Order: sequence, then C-alpha cells, then structure tokens
Amino acid sequence: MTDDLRDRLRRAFRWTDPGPPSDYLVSDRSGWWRDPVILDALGPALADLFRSDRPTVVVSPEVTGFLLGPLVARALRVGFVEAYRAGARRAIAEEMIWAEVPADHRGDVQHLGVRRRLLAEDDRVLVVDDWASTGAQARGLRTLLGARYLGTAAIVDECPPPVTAELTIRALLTGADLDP
Ligand SMILES: O=P(O)(O)OC[C@H]1O[C@H](OP(=O)(O)OP(=O)(O)O)[C@H](O)[C@@H]1O
Repeated sequence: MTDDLRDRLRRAFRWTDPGPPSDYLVSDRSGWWRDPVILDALGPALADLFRSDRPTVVVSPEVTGFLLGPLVARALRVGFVEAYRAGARRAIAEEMIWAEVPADHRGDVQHLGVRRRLLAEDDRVLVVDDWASTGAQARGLRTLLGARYLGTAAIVDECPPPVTAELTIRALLTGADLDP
C-alpha cells in the first residue's frame, strides 16, 4: 500500500510558478487533500513510521499540520494538540509553552506555542507535518517538548541527512522524489 501511496502522492503534486518577481517554484500540495484515496491512506502510513515507538499524543504546527496531525492521531488512537504560530491569531488566554523556531525556509524566526495543560510530563509526543524543509519546525518543537519528543513524521523530508538523523525525521518521500 505504501508504494501505491508514494506513486499517488507524486502524481497529485505540482510545482507552480508564481511569476515575477518570484524566481522560485512553489509547492502545490492541494491535490493530496483532494484525493480521497490519499486522504484515507495518509494517517495510517505516517502513523506506521512511528507506531513501534508508542506515541501517546500528536502535535502539529499550524496550518497544514492542523489538517494532517488529526489523521495520524486517529490512526494511532491518540489525541491531537495544536502548536500555534505566534502572531497568527489573537493571544490564547491560558498558560502556553513557547519555543523559538530558528530561521526556516522563508528566513523568518518564529515562535510556536502549545497549551501547557494539554501535555503531561510523561507524554511521548509524535510531531506530524506535511513537509520538512530545513527542519526548523521540528527543531523548535523538539526544544518545546524536551524529553517528550519522539520524532517527526512528514510526507516529504528534504532536510540534509544529518538534520534528518538528528531530529529523527521519518518521511514517505524525499525532496528528490518530487523534483520538478
Ligand atoms: O522544515 P521547515 O523549514 O520548518 O519547513 C517546513 C514547514 O514548511 C511548510 O510550512 P508553510 O508555512 O510553508 O506552510 P503551511 O503554513 O501551509 O503549513 C510545512 O507545512 C512545514 O510546516
């Protein structure tokens, strides 16, 4: 099934050209969510990458992570916790744990935060995201979670191998699988 899923992910993905002044292509992942077979298979396939590590909760950064994380949490029969980007919405009126996200693929330093009451000291946390580019979100969430961090499950991992190893990133596709 996973090989079928990989082929389907490749076929449903597009690079788009925004035109001047942009001089780079932008990933269009919308085809993944539009395909019911992919949507059905993604949660179990990403869950299987870490099932033997026995996660107790899934955490994902907004915004695409809010779509994908619950699919994986459901496949693992665990709950889901949102990691919010600072400044993206009104302040959340309860105690948060915040961590700095180092400069990411867009060159910005950001902050990610989760509600403190939703994570126990002994939780085993799986981070889920659609894409690991520089590893910045994964690194920020590892800082935030500390010893609770198990690793990151992603659809695509294009991080340098030392970063992939250091942050325990496991993925269904590499960047090369989606070369334009
Ligand atoms: O490994 P990194 O360098 O941290 O990059 C990975 C992030 O890039 C994308 O976010 P983006 O903001 O492009 O999209 P989104 O807001 O749709 O999640 C993706 O969803 C990851 O969260």
